Amino acid sequence: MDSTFTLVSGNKIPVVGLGTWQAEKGVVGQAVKDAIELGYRHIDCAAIYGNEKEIGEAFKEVFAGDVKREDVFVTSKLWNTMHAPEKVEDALKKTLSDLGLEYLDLYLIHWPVHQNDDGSFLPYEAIPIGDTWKALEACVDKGLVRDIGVSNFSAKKVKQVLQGARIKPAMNQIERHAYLQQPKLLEYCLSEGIRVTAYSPLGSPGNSMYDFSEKAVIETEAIQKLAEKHNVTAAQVCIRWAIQSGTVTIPKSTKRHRIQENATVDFKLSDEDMKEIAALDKGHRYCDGSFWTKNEHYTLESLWEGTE
Ligand SMILES: NC(=O)C1=CN([C@@H]2O[C@H](COP(=O)(O)OP(=O)(O)OC[C@H]3O[C@@H](n4cnc5c(N)ncnc54)[C@H](OP(=O)(O)O)[C@@H]3O)[C@@H](O)[C@H]2O)C=CC1
Ligand SMILES: CCCCCC/C=C/C=O
Repeated sequence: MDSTFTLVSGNKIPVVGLGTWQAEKGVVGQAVKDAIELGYRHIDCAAIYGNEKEIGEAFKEVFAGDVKREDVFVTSKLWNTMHAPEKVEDALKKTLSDLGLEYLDLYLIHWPVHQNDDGSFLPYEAIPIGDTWKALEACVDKGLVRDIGVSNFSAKKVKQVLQGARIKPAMNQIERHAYLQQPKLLEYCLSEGIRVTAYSPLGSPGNSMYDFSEKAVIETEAIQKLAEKHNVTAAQVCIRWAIQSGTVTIPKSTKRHRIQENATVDFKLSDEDMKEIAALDKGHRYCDGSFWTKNEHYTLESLWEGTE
């Protein structure tokens, strides 16, 4: 499981990483240790997940052994309340302290949404995104992070970042699975040399925040049939599809057997298989951002700007 994509900086990112959102305290540390023991070399974190301290303790144990810090690609994310340029370095340093690291491999603006400390919202225009970006560039200059990027950004919002950027965004981390394939956004990012990470690659099954009245992605008949055909699991089909369509992907599990399963994707989907999965796209977002729109500053339309 050593395959990587190259970022615009020339740094390499392993194509499969371990997701840690909703990986609970008390189990997340073991999950990270299991993942690294099983060959993962990429861990996806975020300050808002509330579990970076426990992940940091796991890193401390792991890096005292044969696996070294530089062997593992670590991502984290800047939360909505920390976008003011003067707050960015402090937010990154807090994450570094919690994770017990001297640098991150990748730091992403988690959402194109600004919030105050009390949770109230500021309009997107209130903090020019270019100013947040300059503060992130300064963190690269100081050696606190190797690559910087964005998450949940539309093509229009990525373009705004690119306009004033001295350091190009290396990544746009977006929701992407069979039900939400975002071909235009993917093509746009790749055309600019920006890599895409597919989050919720399994369609986040069982997530209590979402409505699963329709079949979850991994329960879809077409995916199940492909799994049978290749003698793998539905999850492995989803992860293989993500990689074969040119994205990095970060399935989350805290169960050792699934962590192993999700990284065992050394088979090939045929062109016909890829077409069958392409036909499942229905533009369905699970992480639809509706939690950002119960105020006067953000709407779903202003957040996602169509499919762009
Ligand atoms: N940038 C952003 O805004 C966002 C980023 N993310 C990132 O992406 C990661 C992955 O996305 P997430 O939403 O967690 O969803 P995933 O699509 O990775 O699904 C995770 C769910 O699938 C279960 N699961 C894992 N492996 C298998 C398997 N092999 N078979 C059956 N079920 C399985 C997990 O349960 P169990 O743990 O019990 O195995 C969990 O309930 C997050 O953890 C986070 O790191 C996610 C959302 C938003
Ligand atoms: C207060 C938690 C809100 C989570 C927002 C959505 C982010 C999901 C994962 O990155």
